Amino acid sequence: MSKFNQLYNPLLESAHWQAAQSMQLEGNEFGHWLLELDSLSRRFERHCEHFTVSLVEQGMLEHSCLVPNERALIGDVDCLQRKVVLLGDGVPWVYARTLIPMTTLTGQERDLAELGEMPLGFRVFTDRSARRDALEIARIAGGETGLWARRSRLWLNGKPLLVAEVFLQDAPMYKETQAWR
Ligand SMILES: C=C(O[C@@H]1C=C(C(=O)O)C=C[C@H]1O)C(=O)O
Repeated sequence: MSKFNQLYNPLLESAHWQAAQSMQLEGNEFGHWLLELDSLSRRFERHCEHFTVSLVEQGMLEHSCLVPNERALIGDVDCLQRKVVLLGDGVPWVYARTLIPMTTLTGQERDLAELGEMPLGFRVFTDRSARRDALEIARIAGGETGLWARRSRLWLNGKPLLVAEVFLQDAPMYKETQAWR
């Protein structure tokens, strides 16, 4: 799975993020995936028999490594960086990179550092305080015609996390339409 990291992490880091509201995605065939405010993992579960997460890498990221727009969203803080691939029946569907500020990894949220291969969405969206905002979209290179990516901030007990996801070419969102072929 590290090949996904090598391929997509640089593309996510240099992505040109645009506010989702400015993109007229409602009613678009991809919009209902990109604008999902609830758990993507729960949604993927309904599209396969076995939904799994492969942990690619996890480690500390110093605040000096954050780019300005990341700092604006989660603060100028050291973070735990978690990179995973989400798979439906063994097929890679999403590459995701999550920044969890150390200031979020406190109290009840300390367990976020110990998720391993448990989907982050299962943990976050079972909490009644969970919400998602600052949804942004980008098109990045990949597949035959480019791939969709999105970034959003999750809040858990008033504490933020930043999740960036690339929808890989075999993700169900592209199967429902032939629009990009
Ligand atoms: C945020 C969610 O969790 C998903 C699971 C992730 C993980 O386990 O690291 C990362 C990003 C998401 O695609 C979600 O389900 O919406």
